[in-house]
Amino acid sequence: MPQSSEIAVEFRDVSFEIDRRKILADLNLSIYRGETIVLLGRSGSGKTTMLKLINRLAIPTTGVVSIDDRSTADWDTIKLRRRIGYAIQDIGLFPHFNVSENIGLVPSLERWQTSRIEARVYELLNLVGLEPEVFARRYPHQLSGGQRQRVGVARALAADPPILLMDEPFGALDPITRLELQRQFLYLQQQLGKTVVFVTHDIQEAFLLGTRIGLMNEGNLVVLGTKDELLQSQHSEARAFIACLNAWEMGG
Ligand SMILES: Nc1ncnc2c1ncn2[C@@H]1O[C@H](COP(=O)(O)OP(=O)(O)OP(=O)(O)O)[C@@H](O)[C@H]1O
Repeated sequence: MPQSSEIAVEFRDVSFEIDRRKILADLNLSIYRGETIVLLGRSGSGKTTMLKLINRLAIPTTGVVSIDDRSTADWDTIKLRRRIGYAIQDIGLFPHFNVSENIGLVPSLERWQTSRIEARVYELLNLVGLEPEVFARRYPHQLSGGQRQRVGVARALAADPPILLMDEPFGALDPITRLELQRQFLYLQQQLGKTVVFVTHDIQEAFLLGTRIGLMNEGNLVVLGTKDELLQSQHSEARAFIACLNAWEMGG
């Protein structure tokens, strides 16, 4: 599905401080409906904090973050979170819930009928490439890391939220499984057309998945653009990431 010109998420003059220490500064960013924006940056550059500002796990110190034109400060937290799926690395699947119960959690909180939840769980397991008959009744400890991450993505999608936040969802996987999940993500995104904010520190992943890439450096958004625009950027942090790419290609 192509992205639209409608803004789904907007950061306007946003800063965020903890104990008077600036974590994010002067952020301005419009995220359009249906696009996958990848936040790329070193560890500690502020990527996860940006996600937290979107689903109101944090409130800006100054400025406004809006979802569908309404400030997160004015949203009912529960309603807001139901519009936003959240998939994170080592996602906290509930260990005493089986796969089906984990995926069906939000639909059951929303009081969907049991038969509808079951149908949705089966649909989602197929969508993320896990055979329902094999996996629905397993518990998280009976899955591999990659399978758990697929369940995490299915759970984030369960109630069909229009916005999806993904924090290193394919981190800590072997490169083959990782590529498989990345390809599946691209395929899914073509079908579903969600607004996705995807966090990574892997420039290859950013290039593969992002409609646009936002490069974070020490709490600042220093470059925002397509892969080609990032490749042409002269910002020192962009050059540092691109040098890694070149080093890998050249074999060190
Ligand atoms: N609760 C907190 N208290 C104090 N400092 C915090 C807190 N949460 C985050 N920070 C600091 O804010 C900065 C940004 O953290 P954030 O988790 O957003 O970075 P990140 O880019 O997602 O890093 P990573 O890739 O390692 O997950 C870091 O310097 C971090 O130490």
